[in-house]
Amino acid sequence: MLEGATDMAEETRQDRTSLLEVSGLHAYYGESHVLHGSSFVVPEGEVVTLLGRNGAGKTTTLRSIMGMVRDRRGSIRFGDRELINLTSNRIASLGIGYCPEERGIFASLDVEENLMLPPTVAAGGMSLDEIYALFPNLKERRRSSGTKLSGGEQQMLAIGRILRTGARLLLLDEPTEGLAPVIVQQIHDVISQLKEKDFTILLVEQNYHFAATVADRHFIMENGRVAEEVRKNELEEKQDIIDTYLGV
Ligand SMILES: Nc1ncnc2c1ncn2[C@@H]1O[C@H](COP(=O)(O)OP(=O)(O)OP(=O)(O)O)[C@@H](O)[C@H]1O
Repeated sequence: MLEGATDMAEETRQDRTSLLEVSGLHAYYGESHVLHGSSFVVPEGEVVTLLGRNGAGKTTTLRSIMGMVRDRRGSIRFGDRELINLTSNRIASLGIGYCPEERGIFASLDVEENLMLPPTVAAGGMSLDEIYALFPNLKERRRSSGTKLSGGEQQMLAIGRILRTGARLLLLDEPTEGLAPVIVQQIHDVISQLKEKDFTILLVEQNYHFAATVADRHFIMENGRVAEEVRKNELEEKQDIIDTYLGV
């Protein structure tokens, strides 16, 4: 048994380098203690999901990584940098792009103006042409104002906008929420293409079936901490555990 455990540790050590390493993360909203020592890793080049029921702490985890929850403790390492005491601006400037659940599209600006808005943080960001190749709908709608877009187009724009900045780690909060199946499929294809382009993606998802088809690794959150790690090749054997946590 001990030998087996050693083999597993060896396997873990030989995994790809972690781009993001969260350990013992606590977060508070005023008196309310929301994250209780959450720990997980996001290996470079992988698509990783945070799963869990409503209120488990998934959005708060993304907001903590981005420095948007002021009262946070523990460690968040991005490459060789510690983020826990940095401001949001500084964190974004290190190359992390955040796409919030509410998408944050400016209604008074058109598609292209929205795309051009976030500042470039690093060389190697995608050009407008590359973004339009990934989202042909956005090209057709490039002079339409933010308010005129469908939910799916807004989501595409919210993702497209962070691709220009040169960020290599993308945090996406429920990109499929409220979208029709055909649009969910498009988001799936976009995420697959971004993975091929070597982006690393941390995704919060309520839609387990979507998550299962797109991700390399899942972390299931419960009560403000990570309760279970499930790799893509373990989905079948851990299905009962997943069902219990998610109630699917
Ligand atoms: N701004 C806030 N002030 C106080 N409490 C908050 C705030 N935002 C979230 N919470 C609480 O923190 C807990 C975790 O919320 P969080 O949004 O991170 O969960 P979640 O897993 O993303 O779920 P959901 O899918 O419902 O957003 C919940 O109990 C929520 O009510």
